Amino acid sequence: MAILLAPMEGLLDFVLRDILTRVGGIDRCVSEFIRVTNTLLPDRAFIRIVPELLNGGRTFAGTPVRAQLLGSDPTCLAENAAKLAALGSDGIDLNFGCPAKVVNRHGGGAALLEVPELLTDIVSAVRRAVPAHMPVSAKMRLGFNDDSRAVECALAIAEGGADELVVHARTKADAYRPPAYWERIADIRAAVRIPVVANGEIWNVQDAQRCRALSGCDDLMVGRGMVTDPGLALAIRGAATGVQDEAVTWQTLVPLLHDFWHLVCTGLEKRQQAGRLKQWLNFLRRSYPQAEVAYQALRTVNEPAAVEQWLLAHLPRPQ
Ligand SMILES: Cc1cc2nc3c(=O)[nH]c(=O)nc-3n(C[C@H](O)[C@H](O)[C@H](O)COP(=O)(O)O)c2cc1C
Repeated sequence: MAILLAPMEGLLDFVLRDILTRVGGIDRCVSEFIRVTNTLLPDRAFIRIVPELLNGGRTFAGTPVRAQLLGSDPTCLAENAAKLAALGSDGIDLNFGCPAKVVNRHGGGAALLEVPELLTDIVSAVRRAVPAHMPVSAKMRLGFNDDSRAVECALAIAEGGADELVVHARTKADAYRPPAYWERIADIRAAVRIPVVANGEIWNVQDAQRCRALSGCDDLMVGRGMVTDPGLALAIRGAATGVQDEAVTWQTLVPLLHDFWHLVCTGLEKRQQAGRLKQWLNFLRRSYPQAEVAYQALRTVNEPAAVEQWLLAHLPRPQ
């Protein structure tokens, strides 16, 4: 079983990838999307979103990071993919699921699920542009307005030469509303010969088990569940193998919260810093009551120095 960390623009960036992969249990990350319109992006545009490229395409814990491209023009995507490949990405992932209006209006993300021929063209152009050993994967939703073309889209992606397909088991119209339709992933698995990874609404070990049973997939991609419970990948793996690691307690997380804060303060602009800590605490408070206390205390604090002071006073780093 492989467990992938989901791409999440504005939430799961290089900072949180670094921290979550230190906890363990994650086999690979996919970066937030890098939007390609009609230019060949400069190196710095790739490195800004995937600074792991400067570390051999891995987080500091050693977990590979595959960069994700979003766009609708096969030639332009292929040229940018070639550049990313040369920069040392663990592979190229293609976004066929983004529901954002501005992206869809330009024919990108989930809008491509209305044009399966274009999916094939994009994947095959990217496949041809990068070295044969470099994996090219795709991430799709079940459809745009409905899921009637889900299998057709998956077949189109496989026909283009994708090595792996992640399926977020919802349509664009479903947005992020539960449930995720894991059983529809089984239809896709039955139709394509490439590995299929199941994604959507995996919040705990039981969800992971049900998702694997209903989709038939061995491999899972987890997003918000990992941000909420950083020990989730280890717990899923433990339940599947019968070898349980120790639970990730709040005491284990405290030093990681300090590391997170340090990375945020060194890597992000001042105006983003407090917000980023609060954003993570807002997820963590669903799993840890101590995170709720921290979240409530910091909710209205925006000055990084005041955040720092609170952390040192109330959540001292264990010796
Ligand atoms: C804030 C946010 C940002 C996201 N950004 C991306 C993205 O850049 N690329 C992508 O393919 N999916 C993106 N997604 C979708 C997630 O990768 C994932 O498919 C979705 O959250 C369902 O998985 P989960 O229930 O485990 O979170 C995003 C989701 C959220 C909530």
